[in-house]
Amino acid sequence: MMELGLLVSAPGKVILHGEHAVVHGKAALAVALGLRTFLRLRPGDGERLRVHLPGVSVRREWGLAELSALRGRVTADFDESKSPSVEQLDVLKEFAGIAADASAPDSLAVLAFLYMCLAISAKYGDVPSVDITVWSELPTGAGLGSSAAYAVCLAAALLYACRAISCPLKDGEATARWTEDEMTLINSWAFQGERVIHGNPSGVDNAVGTWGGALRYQSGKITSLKRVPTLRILLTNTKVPRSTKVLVAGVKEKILKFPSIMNPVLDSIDAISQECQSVLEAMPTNPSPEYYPVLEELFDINQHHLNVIGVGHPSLDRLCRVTASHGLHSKLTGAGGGGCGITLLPPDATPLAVEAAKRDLCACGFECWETDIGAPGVTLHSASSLNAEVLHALSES
Ligand SMILES: Nc1ncnc2c1ncn2[C@@H]1O[C@H](COP(=O)(O)OP(=O)(O)O)[C@@H](O)[C@H]1O
Ligand SMILES: C[C@@](O)(CCOP(=O)(O)O)CC(=O)O
Ligand SMILES: [Mg+2]
Repeated sequence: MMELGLLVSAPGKVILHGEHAVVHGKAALAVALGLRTFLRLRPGDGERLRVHLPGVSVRREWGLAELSALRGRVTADFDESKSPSVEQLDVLKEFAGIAADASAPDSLAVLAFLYMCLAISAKYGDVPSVDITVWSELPTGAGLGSSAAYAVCLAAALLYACRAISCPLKDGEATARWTEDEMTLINSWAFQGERVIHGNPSGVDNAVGTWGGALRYQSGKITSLKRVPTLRILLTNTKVPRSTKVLVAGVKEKILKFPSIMNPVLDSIDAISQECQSVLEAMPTNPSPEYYPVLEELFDINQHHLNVIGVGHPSLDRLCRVTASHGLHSKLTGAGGGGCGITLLPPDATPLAVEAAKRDLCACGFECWETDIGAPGVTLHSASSLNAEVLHALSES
């Protein structure tokens, strides 16, 4: 049994450009958000594993003996470089009482948890007796990478519980990060969790959740963007629910149906990411307004492309119209189909215009807030470094 508990967090993300195209091998530019998912791991009673996920109303527990028996069935032909197979997920669904076609948040969360727990323990050690609570500041299913932040926290905690990674937090320290090698391992297991939740993820979200900051991601290659200027971004949640898995599958269908029409659109999105990266790299840390018109035009063009590939939504059209009426430019972020949009706030946008835009967005029933970008990736915390709200949410059992 483990002696120590663990408090870990991972950030959500905003995709500036390249969502969906990145699933098909194109580049994406993404930044970590100042909104995080937190996980608390505590030693269990020695016989059971308990999981509490208040964000998706899940409270489940299983005996270690039944999990060990299940592990043999799921991991028999297990290959960590491949997607979890339909057969493996069917066994887990039957075990957890989840319907074959279930796509509800609680079902996907439990399935990802079980898969990661069994696969990680099959590779590194016994199924541990632990109590796990996960709580998030991120809205779930809104395009801000809550699934990846969840998977990154789970990967870190389960790898630690199976003694595959260390606990670098020393007595008296507020926070600590893992080594590059340990983070690479966390990222690769978080990707498996994303595969359970998304079906066919690109890996960009778990990369941002693990490494944090700002990065370019293409076909598994992660390039950290070191000189990204301090961009001000307004985030707006239309609150229209949607599922990344369904939207990603819809885009694939459209590409298969109209390849000669859709592939050039994906190429164009790729070129937008490239252009945006060049502009960002040319901008000084505190840029003057002259750079912004290009970034704004790129937002507009990409938003049209995302509509063409079928991931727009009337609520997002409305968001773009409202901000445009105040001279501001927006696009959806993440999977689209509802969820969140981002609006660029150039330095010459007057506080009056920004406040008026926020007021009009709220009048549509949307929620909006400004937030920091470029936050750190997966992090270990001491209890005293967490604020009271987070501690309270994690300690409710
Ligand atoms: N805090 C959380 N606790 C448990 N599961 C979560 C949590 N956050 C996200 N998830 C899982 O991730 C899914 C949402 O993922 P997705 O559709 O990709 O949207 P997004 O990643 O944009 O928030 C939820 O349905 C749920 O299964
Ligand atoms: C649409 C996509 O590019 C991003 C999805 O982000 P989110 O789950 O909506 O936060 C999918 C992916 O990259 O795996
Ligand atoms: Mg997601």
